[in-house]
Amino acid sequence: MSRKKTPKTKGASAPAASALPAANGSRPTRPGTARPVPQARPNGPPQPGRPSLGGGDFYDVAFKVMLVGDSGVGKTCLLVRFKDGAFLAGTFISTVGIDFRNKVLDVDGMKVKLQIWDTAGQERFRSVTHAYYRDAHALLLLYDVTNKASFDNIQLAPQAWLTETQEYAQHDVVLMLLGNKVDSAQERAVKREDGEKLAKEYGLPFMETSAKTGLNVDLAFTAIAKQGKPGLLPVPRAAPQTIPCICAPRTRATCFQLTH
Ligand SMILES: Nc1nc2c(ncn2[C@@H]2O[C@H](COP(=O)(O)OP(=O)(O)OP(=O)(O)O)[C@@H](O)[C@H]2O)c(=O)[nH]1
Ligand SMILES: [Mg+2]
Repeated sequence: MSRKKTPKTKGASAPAASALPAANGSRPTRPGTARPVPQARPNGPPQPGRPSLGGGDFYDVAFKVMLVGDSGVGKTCLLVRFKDGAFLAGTFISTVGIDFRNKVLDVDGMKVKLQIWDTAGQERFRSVTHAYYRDAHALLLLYDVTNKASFDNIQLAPQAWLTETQEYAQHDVVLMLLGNKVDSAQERAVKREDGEKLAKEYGLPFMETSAKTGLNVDLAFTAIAKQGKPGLLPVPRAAPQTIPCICAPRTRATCFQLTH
């Protein structure tokens, strides 16, 4: 993926719109194209001729997920961990603008293509990011458990991430709150209970993750894929009243789903 990452410099200006991937995932045309209707397939076995990512990666339905949160909370690292199973150690270089990566998951027998948009958390790129919210089916709101300000900015700052979501995203967008860098126990500045409390207040699923160790990363993206709109995924015969938690028992302590 041609991730646009340049060393964090004061004056880096937002990239020209034409240099950014378009909201429908083609590169690079103008952002903000009309939100494509998710390629949902009629329930039942996928038909031949499923769309493909190229390279034989067929899928039945596509789901756009956006990672948002302050600069440095670990959005890019979370995406690289999920996509490549690797951790970007070493110097921190900020994302410039926005980019995306695709990964196909098997969810209850259905191939779900997650198109994951990695946004730049720095203030100066906010206007670029706003253009992409309305195309997102799901938003992962990230904070860094070692950075209290990044947690406060989820709901308190004038341009809080939750405010931006309400202002720019679809009203039915799927949201999840993630507290990242949980491996850095020594530097923890935000208690898990505080994350749980905030999640409960807004009725959001919540997990603590680590892009470094991989804790809960696949789980978070799989949970998002499962929470996709009922029309996107086959509705189980006896549709549960609430979405059952998919956490493995060992991680239930760190997953604040509304139901377990
Ligand atoms: N210990 C630890 N460090 C992490 C983790 N995730 C990210 N980091 C480090 O935190 C720094 C920032 O990570 P990024 O993923 O680049 O942050 P970002 O949210 O993409 O930042 P912007 O692109 O500026 O919005 C890097 O130095 C990473 O190595 C994690 O789970 N644990
Ligand atoms: Mg980044």
